[in-house]
Amino acid sequence: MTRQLILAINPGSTSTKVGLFDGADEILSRTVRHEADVTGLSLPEQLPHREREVRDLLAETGIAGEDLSAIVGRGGLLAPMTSGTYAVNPLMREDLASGRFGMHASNLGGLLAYKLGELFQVPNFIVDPVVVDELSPLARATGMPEINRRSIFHALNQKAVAKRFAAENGSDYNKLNLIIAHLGGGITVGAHAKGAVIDVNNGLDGDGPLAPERAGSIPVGQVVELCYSTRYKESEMKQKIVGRGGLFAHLGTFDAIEIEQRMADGDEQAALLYETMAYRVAQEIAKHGATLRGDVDAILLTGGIAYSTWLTEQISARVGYLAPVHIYPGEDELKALAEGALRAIRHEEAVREYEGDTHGTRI
Ligand SMILES: Nc1ncnc2c1ncn2[C@@H]1O[C@H](COP(=O)(O)OP(=O)(O)OP(=O)(O)O)[C@@H](O)[C@H]1O
Ligand SMILES: CCCC(=O)O
Repeated sequence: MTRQLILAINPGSTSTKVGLFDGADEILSRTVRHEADVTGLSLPEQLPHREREVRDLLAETGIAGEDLSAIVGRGGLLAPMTSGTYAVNPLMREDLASGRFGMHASNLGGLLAYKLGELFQVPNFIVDPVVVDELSPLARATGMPEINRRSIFHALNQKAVAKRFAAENGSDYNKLNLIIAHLGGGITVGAHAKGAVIDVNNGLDGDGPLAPERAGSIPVGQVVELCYSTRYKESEMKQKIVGRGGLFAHLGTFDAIEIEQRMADGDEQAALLYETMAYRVAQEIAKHGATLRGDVDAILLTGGIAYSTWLTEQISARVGYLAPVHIYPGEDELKALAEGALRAIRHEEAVREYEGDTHGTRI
């Protein structure tokens, strides 16, 4: 059988993870770290630098770009969309580049896939961007008519882990009810009902458990008072919610390994906050017991902090009554991207077309 070489690109704030796959088998995976002269630029300005660095890495492998079967990038902040593999079309490029729905390092994923795809004349895609939106109407409304809940979460990793769990258990993702908690710098907990994430906290909007770098849900009246207190600028308030909130705001670090060490050294504040995080994650999971009417096949814990036995035991002890808990530590987003591209080029799944803001999303 001829090789199907896939280049997968996952841009983060200070690095770009790049994977080369032969079918679903990884040939190479590398994190290209960018220097401050690149990360200090605006995200659109970073594009040519990151493109060059990815091309240099590909050149090192000796594989010609023209021999790739597809290039796939992690999708960014776009209009809400259903799960799947999307061709990078002009409207998507415009929304990613302009930041119309927000600027996030993953916006560069689709743009890099397109630039290299155009250069080498190969198909280019994004897969399950953070804006995958399958919320039920019940999950969308709030008590403030001006504000609807939006679905922004670790869709790529949650969907990949769900499919892996289904395959390992001889089942089909579309037949299972799962609650999946991605525990990383941000934390999102999704209720997956027979293949659709019908409810999930918005990881970028002060919603859900407190996380290493996110405040999570906080009493909103006090937030309004802070906003009008003149103590903080709008940008500072936003950073308190996403980026420099949560464990970081209290303890000055995002690093759960360091926090566990501090606990072991007798730091009571670190111990209280870390346990609070476990408690809030467990509550968020248990809430979805009601979302799924108690019919839960499994609870899956994933993301970097799922490597922590202490934390996963804390969570399991509180939610194990609901369903068996399985741990999938870390994330394999490059492989998930490559698999999404493969399903498309093998015609196992129809390639979707991005249509933009067809529902008048509030930005
Ligand atoms: N063995 C471990 N024990 C405890 N925590 C760990 C371990 N390994 C990694 N972590 C923690 O995982 C966190 C990072 O997780 P992850 O890599 O999923 O986050 P990210 O990619 O930065 O953000 P996100 O997952 O929100 O996109 C850090 O707080 C890190 O300390
Ligand atoms: C919610 C989207 C991913 C993240 O939390 O960074």
